[in-house]
Amino acid sequence: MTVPALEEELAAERAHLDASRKALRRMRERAEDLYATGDKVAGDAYTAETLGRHMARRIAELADNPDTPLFFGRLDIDEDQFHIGRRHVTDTTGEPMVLDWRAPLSRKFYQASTKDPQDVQTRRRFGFVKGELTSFEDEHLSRGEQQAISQILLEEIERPRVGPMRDIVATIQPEQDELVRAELDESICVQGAPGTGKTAVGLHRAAYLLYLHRERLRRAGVLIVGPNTAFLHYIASVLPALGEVEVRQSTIDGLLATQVRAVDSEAAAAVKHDPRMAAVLARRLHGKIRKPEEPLTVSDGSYRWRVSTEALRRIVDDVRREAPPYSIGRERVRARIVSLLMLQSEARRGDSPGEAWQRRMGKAAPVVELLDRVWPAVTPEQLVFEVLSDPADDLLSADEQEVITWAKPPKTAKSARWSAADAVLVDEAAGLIDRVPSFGHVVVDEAQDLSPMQARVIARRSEHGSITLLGDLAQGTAPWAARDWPALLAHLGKPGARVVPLTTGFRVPAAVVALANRLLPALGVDVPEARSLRTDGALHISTVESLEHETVRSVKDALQYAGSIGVIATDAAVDGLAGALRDAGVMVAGAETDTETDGRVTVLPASLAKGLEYDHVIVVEPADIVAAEARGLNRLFVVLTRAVSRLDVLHAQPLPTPLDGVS
Ligand SMILES: Nc1ncnc2c1ncn2[C@@H]1O[C@H](COP(=O)(O)OP(=O)(O)OP(=O)(O)O)[C@@H](O)[C@H]1O
Repeated sequence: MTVPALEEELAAERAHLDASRKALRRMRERAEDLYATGDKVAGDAYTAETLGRHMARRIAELADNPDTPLFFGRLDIDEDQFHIGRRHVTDTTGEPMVLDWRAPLSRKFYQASTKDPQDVQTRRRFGFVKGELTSFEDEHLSRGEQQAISQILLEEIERPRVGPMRDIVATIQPEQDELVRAELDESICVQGAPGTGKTAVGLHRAAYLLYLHRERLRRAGVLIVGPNTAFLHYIASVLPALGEVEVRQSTIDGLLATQVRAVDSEAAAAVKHDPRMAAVLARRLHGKIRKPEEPLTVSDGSYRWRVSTEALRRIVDDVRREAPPYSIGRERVRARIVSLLMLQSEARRGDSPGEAWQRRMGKAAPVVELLDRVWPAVTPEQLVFEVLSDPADDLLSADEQEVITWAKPPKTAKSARWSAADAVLVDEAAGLIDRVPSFGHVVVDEAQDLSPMQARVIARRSEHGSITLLGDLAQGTAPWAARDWPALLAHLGKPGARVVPLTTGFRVPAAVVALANRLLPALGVDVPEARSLRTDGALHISTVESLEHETVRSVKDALQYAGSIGVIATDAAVDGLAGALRDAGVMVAGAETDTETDGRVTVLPASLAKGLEYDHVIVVEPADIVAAEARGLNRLFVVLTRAVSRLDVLHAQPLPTPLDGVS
């Protein structure tokens, strides 16, 4: 293309962008008008309320952020041009000006190639600087022209990171797109090396499924589970930027109803997170069900009804065999007893008693007393309290029983101080006692760290839905972290889920990936190595005398570049380093958050680094990070793979063995 032709083309695209923005504004204004007049057009208060909620959501979905371009690509198919963007935009006649990236036709933007052009003559990608359309690149697929790697993709992955995570709709890669667009009823497990886009894939899959199955998923809900709140803050704005404002994002602990006020020993936590505890709780609960030993007699005015012991036994046996949740079982027994009473009443009185009579019979003292004897009511807390007061069960060894027994037994379940692992047990008990509402789809990030019992927390919430499991076995740091996926998938209730590897890294530069990969053989898991798409980046490993002094110097150097800076050290070293950086004036005093954030510089404990990324990472004393916990080498693997552009490793002690000899 000649320069004037190029300028002309750019001007035309900018005009289309302006027109699309105006059209979006018009759509939003129309939605706002409808919102304002909703109660006048709606026939009744209920319709007004529903319409109001719908319109409020629609307005939020149509928000226009000037920094995120409305479209990022174009497909030329036959005589038509389709601009692909973050949401549908239509003109006043209803003609599309921008196609949502999730629409079926948009798929060609991600998948078409010279091998399989899918009718696409030209694929155009747009380059933007601060929301301004500044360039484009064309691939004439029908003429056999395709770039090995898009310059716009390279610029996007090398861009300095500031603030929270951003969406990747403009540059989703074909192997990622396959996962994003997997069917709603398919559960998948993505084993991806660091920075291969697992989190991005999970979030985009949620947005895609919501687009395709809007009504069904809005009713059932979509849940994203992340490892900690710092991570949830980091990813929080991705889905709203894609127009999806109604997705629940939570940690595992956030899903649980129990307030945590105690800490377990490592040994106790290990037993409580073991899947045998599910069986222990179930046995204890079902052990409460007893055989009726005597007949039931109920007075009803001048009548007395009687149900024989055999009939009562049959009812209890039948319900037990049907295996409903425990509290539903109790109600079923009650209902069947009332039915028998009703038959007698009908036979004697010749007419059928009404609902009030049935309710009265169901609450009659002899019926309640019988139920309390043969199928006693119990709360989840009470059940766990009983097991931890006396964990006798041949599924657990004597030592295991001892280690989970209350050290100081509380008087009642109500006064118990529960630990995080107890909260999981209470949730398990709640799932045995009653039904748990299931989400339509659940995305679980950093899934390698789920214990079997935590996996069951998710399983209960996705029983009637599907899951996207994202993780990397090499990054498992919890004591119970998974060594392979099939076992965890079984605990999640999705044993047949497909396990798909992702190996192309978009975050970490090749030199840093090579360093981290040296740890892989020592981690005891079988995972494919990452290969980085990035040849840029810098790695410096320095032996130093004063860690604090060198950290300050390193941060000062890093501040000369654009982007975020993460200083990562053992949890115990964080306060000292943050103090030194404040004294040196490179971090302003008074930052209140637990990650000691101030502007571009964050000092964070190794235990919170998972899932996050910084342009410049300074890792302080790897030997201490390794020594701090049982899976210290895995933790170091996580920490080393947080860098987008530059990694400094500062050490006073020798480097851990797998890194021997690097400099
Ligand atoms: N197709 C893509 N285009 C542009 N950027 C991408 C693409 N895929 C991933 N990225 C970027 O690469 C970085 C890493 O992605 P992400 O955090 O999703 O990886 P991850 O596999 O979850 O990593 P980790 O296992 O380390 O948590 C992010 O900045 C993300 O935006």
